[in-house]
Amino acid sequence: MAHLCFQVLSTSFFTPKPQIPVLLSPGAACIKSIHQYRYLYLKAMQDDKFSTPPCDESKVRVPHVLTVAGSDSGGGAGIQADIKACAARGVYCSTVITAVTAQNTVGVQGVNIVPEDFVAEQLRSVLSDMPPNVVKTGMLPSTGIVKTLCQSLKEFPVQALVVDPVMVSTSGHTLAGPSILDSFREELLPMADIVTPNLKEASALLGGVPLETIADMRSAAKAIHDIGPRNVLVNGGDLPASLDAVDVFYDGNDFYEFHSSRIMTPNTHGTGCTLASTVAAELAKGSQMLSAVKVAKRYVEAVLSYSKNIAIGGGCQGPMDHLLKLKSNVERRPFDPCDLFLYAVTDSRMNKKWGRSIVDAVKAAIEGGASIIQLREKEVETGDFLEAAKACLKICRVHGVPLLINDRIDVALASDADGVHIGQSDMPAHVARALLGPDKIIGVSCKTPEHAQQAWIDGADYIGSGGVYPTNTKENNKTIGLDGLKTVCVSSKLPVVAIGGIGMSNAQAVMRLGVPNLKGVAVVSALFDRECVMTETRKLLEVLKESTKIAK
Ligand SMILES: Nc1ncnc2c1ncn2[C@@H]1O[C@H](COP(=O)(O)OP(=O)(O)O)[C@@H](O)[C@H]1O
Ligand SMILES: Cc1ncc(COP(=O)(O)O)c(N)n1
Ligand SMILES: [Mg+2]
Repeated sequence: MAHLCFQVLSTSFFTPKPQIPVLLSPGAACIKSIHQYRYLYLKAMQDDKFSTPPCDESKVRVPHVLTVAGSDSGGGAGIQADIKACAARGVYCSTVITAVTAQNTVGVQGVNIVPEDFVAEQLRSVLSDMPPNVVKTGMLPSTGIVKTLCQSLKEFPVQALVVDPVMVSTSGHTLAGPSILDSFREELLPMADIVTPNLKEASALLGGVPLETIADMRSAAKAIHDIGPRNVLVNGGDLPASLDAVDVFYDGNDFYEFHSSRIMTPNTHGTGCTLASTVAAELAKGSQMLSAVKVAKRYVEAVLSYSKNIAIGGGCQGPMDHLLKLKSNVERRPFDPCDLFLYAVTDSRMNKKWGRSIVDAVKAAIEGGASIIQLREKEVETGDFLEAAKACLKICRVHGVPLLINDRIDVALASDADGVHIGQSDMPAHVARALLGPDKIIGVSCKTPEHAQQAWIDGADYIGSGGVYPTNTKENNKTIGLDGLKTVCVSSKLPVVAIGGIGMSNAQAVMRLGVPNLKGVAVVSALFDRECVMTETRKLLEVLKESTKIAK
C-alpha cells in the first residue's frame, strides 16, 4: 500500500523550521514516528544542527512561488500538486485558495468558489509580507477573481507570472466556465510570462478550433502568443494517438518540441498543474524560461514513470507521487558530469587483435581508473552484443561505473544498461529519450553548436564532441581540432566529453582548453590498442589529473 505523505504542520513541539514530510503509517506506528522525529529534532537543536541563524543580515533567502489556485480534496492536483512539486524542487510555496473542490480519482463532485474579497485578503496577506519570486495561477473560477488577481499583481509586481489556464481537468471536468475566457484573454494572459494550456484549454482560448496534430499545436501556440503572453507551452498529454508526450513551446520567435516517453498509466491527475508549478519553481531558482520548461518536462516524466503503478483511489484517474526522490530506492544514481573524466570506448577489432574478451577489456579499463564505459561494437551479432553488455554491466555495477551502449537502443533496453551514446545519423535523441525514459543517460555526438543545441532540447545528458584529432577508429570522420571543440563547448548547455585521436601526447592540451563544461576525454586506441589496458588507463588518468590540477 502506498504510504500517504503528509506535511507535518507546526504544533507545540515543532517550530516552523525545515518542514520535513513525515511518512505516516496508520495507527500506533504513526505516533511512534512523530515522537522519534520530535526526539531527533530536539536533539539536533541541542547539537545546534538546525539552530535558527540570529535575526540579522545572515538571513537565508529561499526561492518562493505563490500559487493562486483551487484546492483538490484528492490531493493530486491544484494547490496540493503545486506545494508538492515546489517542495520536490527545493522551493518554498505559499498559497491563495480560489476554490475548494470535492474531487477524487473518479472526477469532480463539487466546487465551492471562495468569495473574491477573501481571495483579495489572502493575496494581500502573502504579497505584503512575503513577496514571492514567481506567481503561478491554476483554477481561477470567476472573472471577479481574475480581476482581483490582476489588480494585486499590479500593486505587488513579481519577477514572473506563470498562468496555467485551468478550465478543463485531465479528467475532462469543467473547472472554469467559458465566461472566464474573456478575462483570461483581455487581462491575465497579456501579463503572463508563460501560459501552459492543455489541448482543450488551448482550443477554448482560440474559440474552439480542433487541435489534433503537432502542427495544430504549433499554430495554436502562435495564435495564443498573439493574445499577449511572452511564451506559450501547449501541452500534448491528450494528443490523440501519439507515441510520445509532446509539448510545443513558442517564445515569439522559435518553436521547440519537448518530447518524452508516453507513460502508460492511469495516474495522470495533476500533470498540468505539476508542469506549470515546476516551471514556476525553476524560474524562482533563477533559470531561464527554456531551461525551466525542459526541467519541468523531465520532472513530470520522472514522476509519472515512478507513479505509474501506485494505487490510490478506485477511479480511472489516479494522482502522481511528486515526492518520489524522498522514497525512490532506484539504485541508479543520477548522471554526474564528472563521470565523463576518463571515458573508455571499447573496440572489438582491437580486442580481437590483442586476444582479449570485451569483458576483460572493460574490467581492465575500470581497474585502471576509467570513470565511464561505452560498448561500441560495430561487427558483433546482436545476441552476442547483448550477452556481452549484460556481462559488462555486472562489472560496472559493482564498481559504480556507468555503462553506455553505442547506438543500439534495443541492446541498452534489453540489458538495462545505464544509457546510450548516439551519433548524428543514429536514432534522434528525442526518440531515444521517449524509449528510454527519464532516468537513462543519453549522450550525443556533436560537431557544431547547432548539434549541441538540438541535443539539449532533445533531453540529452551530455555531448561528445570531435574528432578533435585524426583517428582511425572511425571512417571519414571530419576532424574539428581544438578550435572546433572550443566553439562547441562554449555554445553547449550540456557537459562535453572530447573524442577523436586523444591519448597520452595530447590529452593535456585538450583538458587545458579552459572551458568549464569540458569534463573529460573519450579514448579508444589509447587504451584498447595496447598490450596492457590497465596500465595504459592508469597512465592516462595521471596525465588527466595533472592537467586539471595545472589548469586550476
Ligand atoms: N501519459 C503521459 N506520459 C508522459 N507525459 C504525460 C502524460 N500525460 C501528460 N503528460 C505530460 O504532462 C504535462 C501536462 O500535460 P496535460 O496532461 O496535457 O495537461 P493537463 O494535465 O492540464 O491536462 C505535459 O508535459 C504532458 O506532455
Ligand atoms: C483544483 C484543481 N485545479 C486544477 C486541476 C487540473 O488538474 P490537471 O492538472 O490534471 O488538469 C484540478 N483537477 N483541480
Ligand atoms: Mg493532465
